[in-house]
Amino acid sequence: MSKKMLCSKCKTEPATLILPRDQSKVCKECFFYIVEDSVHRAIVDHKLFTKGDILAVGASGGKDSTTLIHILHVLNEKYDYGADLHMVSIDEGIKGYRDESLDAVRRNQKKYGWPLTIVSFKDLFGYSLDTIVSLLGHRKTCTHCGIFRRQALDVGAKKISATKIVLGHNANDYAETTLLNLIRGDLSRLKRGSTIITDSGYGPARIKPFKYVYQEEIVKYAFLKKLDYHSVECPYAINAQRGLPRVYLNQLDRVASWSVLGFIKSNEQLQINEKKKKKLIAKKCIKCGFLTSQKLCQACVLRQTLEDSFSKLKIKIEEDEDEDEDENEEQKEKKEENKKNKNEKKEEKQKNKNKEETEKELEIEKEKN
Ligand SMILES: Nc1ncnc2c1ncn2[C@@H]1O[C@H](COP(=O)(O)OP(=O)(O)OP(=O)(O)O)[C@@H](O)[C@H]1O
Repeated sequence: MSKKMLCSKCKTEPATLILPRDQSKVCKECFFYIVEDSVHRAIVDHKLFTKGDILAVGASGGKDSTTLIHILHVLNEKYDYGADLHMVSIDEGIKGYRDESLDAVRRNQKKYGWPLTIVSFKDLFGYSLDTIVSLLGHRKTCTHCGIFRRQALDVGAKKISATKIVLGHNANDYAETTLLNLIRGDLSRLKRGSTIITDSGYGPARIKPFKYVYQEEIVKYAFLKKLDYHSVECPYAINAQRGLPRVYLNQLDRVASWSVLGFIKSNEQLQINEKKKKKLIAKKCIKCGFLTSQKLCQACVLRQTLEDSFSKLKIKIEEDEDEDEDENEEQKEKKEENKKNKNEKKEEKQKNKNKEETEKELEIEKEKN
């Protein structure tokens, strides 16, 4: 960028950055203002929360939620929202990944002074994600993780009596979800995936103030503000189905930066035939009491699958051990027999030797006589 070019917003400072959403050239301070203002506008225009709301912000330690925490902290002071801000973290149990990102969460907890609640898969469901993968394989890891994480976030929110759960999904996530549901032909999910507030009646509503902020803007913001986040990708993310839509959107973004917002706006204007919508009636899960539209909630169904799988694995291990034991018995018997044969042969040899010696002695006696 040429040094003389001025910021397209303030027209006074030199432009040092390109704004991903429209490729305009802006200065650093205007860039911060634009990103923060997008979040503020989303909160105010969509009435995401009001004074007195207790907000459970999903803190993963990654760049999106860390930036979200920072911006909510700044805006809550600047506009006096009066929101009670908390961090809720879910420890899925991914060795070498989540433990490190939780360290980043703890450092941020100290920095911003918000209370932190951590809920772990192992404590809540009895299985860590690493164990789930070893029991059920890699194929549906993100789906399984999503089912447990959703419920774990509800449990964390309940612990602090939160009235809303705040998540760091950004504009690119929305566009990917739209594309994914279009590919799957899942119209009711397509529409549900476009809303900035999701309130299923199952626990507190989920709100997503980053809906109109580009992924690249969050990366730049976090970098320029030197935010402390964990930048390693989840080791199971390679199994996520959204990989292809993501690659496609990234390619599209290079030639048409407006396409991400384009997908979001198109989806917002879609009308779904109400008759085709499945009516979901909230009931209590017969096992855990969580609200669900089925007899059993998805987390309990998954837990049952894990228990079955675990029992099968235990039976197989026991069978293998029995086989090993049988093998050991056989080997022992063979050893005993060999030992017996050896001893018998030894005894036979000794007997023959004794016999020979006695005969020799007799012969000598005979000769003497
Ligand atoms: N382990 C977790 N604990 C608490 N909240 C989480 C956790 N994982 C995800 N979230 C919440 O869900 C949002 C979307 O998560 P997702 O994993 O889809 O995206 P992400 O781009 O990896 O997010 P991030 O950069 O914040 O980790 C996060 O921004 C965060 O608010």
